[in-house]
Amino acid sequence: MSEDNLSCLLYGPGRVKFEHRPVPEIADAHDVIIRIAYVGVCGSDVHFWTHGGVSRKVSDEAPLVMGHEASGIVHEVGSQVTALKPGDRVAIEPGFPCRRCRLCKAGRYNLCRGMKFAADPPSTHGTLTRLFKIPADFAYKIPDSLSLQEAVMVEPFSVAVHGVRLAGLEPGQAVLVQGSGTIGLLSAAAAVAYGAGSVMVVDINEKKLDFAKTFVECKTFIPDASSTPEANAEKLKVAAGLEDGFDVVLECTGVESSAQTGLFSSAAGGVFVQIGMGRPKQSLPLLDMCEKETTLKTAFRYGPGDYEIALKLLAAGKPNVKSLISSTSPFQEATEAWEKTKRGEGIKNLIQVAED
Ligand SMILES: NC(=O)c1ccc[n+]([C@@H]2O[C@H](COP(=O)([O-])OP(=O)(O)OC[C@H]3O[C@@H](n4cnc5c(N)ncnc54)[C@H](O)[C@@H]3O)[C@@H](O)[C@H]2O)c1
Ligand SMILES: OC[C@H](O)C(O)[C@@H](O)CO
Repeated sequence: MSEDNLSCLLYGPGRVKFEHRPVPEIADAHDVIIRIAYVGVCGSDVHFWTHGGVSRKVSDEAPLVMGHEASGIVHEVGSQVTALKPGDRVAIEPGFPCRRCRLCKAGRYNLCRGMKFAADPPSTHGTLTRLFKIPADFAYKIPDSLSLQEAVMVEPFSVAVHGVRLAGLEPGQAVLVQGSGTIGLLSAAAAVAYGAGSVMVVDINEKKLDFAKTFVECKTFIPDASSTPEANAEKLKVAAGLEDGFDVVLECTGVESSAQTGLFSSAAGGVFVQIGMGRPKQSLPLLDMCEKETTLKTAFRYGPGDYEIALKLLAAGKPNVKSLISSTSPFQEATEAWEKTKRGEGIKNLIQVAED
């Protein structure tokens, strides 16, 4: 296999170049170098491809290697690495916290201000590269039961596991999942894995809900676009057969009216977790929340334990994510995978980085 480090860099909206970057070298004895196998396309990649970034943007002066959902094969290990060896197949956790700050020490490393998250401008390069160096404890060995393609799904599934753990979901509880995209589907599956008594999935797209029913045991609901969030919440409760409402709501659209519907349909004493990220400012029905003592939580990526749990559940087929993987594009056609996702084609489109 060649030792090149061909990488896909974004220079601005719609502008990528494939360039040979320096081959990484082990400097810290606890690091490993991974030969990237597959990279998944996430909505944020499409946003970068279309707009060049979110708040911080790439530029001609500071182009960025894209990609953060990835799997690969260990290529080289530092002298202190004992848990991995060359040839091991791994899922990659793509954000590296400082490990020293107050939040890291409090076990909330996803909130670390010094986080270096893959494909985060201006300077943290991502995983769309042949060779990627990471701390060994952020590379998770995958069992034989999981393919390298499926291992890409550990990243978005960790988002879902993080949300369900934040909710403190208890066995038997009634769960509402809003949004039937990758994150919603995986959140519904995580809720089932954590023992939800019932799961209702909501989306405005009927086809997405048809798929949800094939992926996870759930009821589905399409909100009425001409109704208010209060009215949709009442209809939702009736459709779920719940007089009081849902014990746990996992909001996975980022859309304001959806969050409002979710809050109105939560039971008194219920927990609402905002996982979707949409417009920066949105209004919430605070009076209704006060009268129900709703617990509102917000979720950002994943933290300690989430990757391990997500990997164990996926390895046990809870859920089986094969049906979420819609296509695989060759590395040099990465932009086609972004375009497919932009057109709404498929659920998880992959890019194959490794040479056959
Ligand atoms: N919190 C985090 O760390 C984190 C991590 C990853 C993604 N996200 C966010 O999670 C959200 C979902 O991500 P995804 O990849 O599944 O996106 P997606 O676009 O694939 O799915 C969103 C779904 O919401 C549906 N939808 C849109 N408006 C709706 C409405 N009013 N009511 C019900 N459904 C509606 C869409 O039809 C779509 O199926 C995004 O906002 C994304 O930014 C958050
Ligand atoms: O799963 C993690 C998310 O996709 C990331 O935060 C991404 O949206 C941008 O960095």
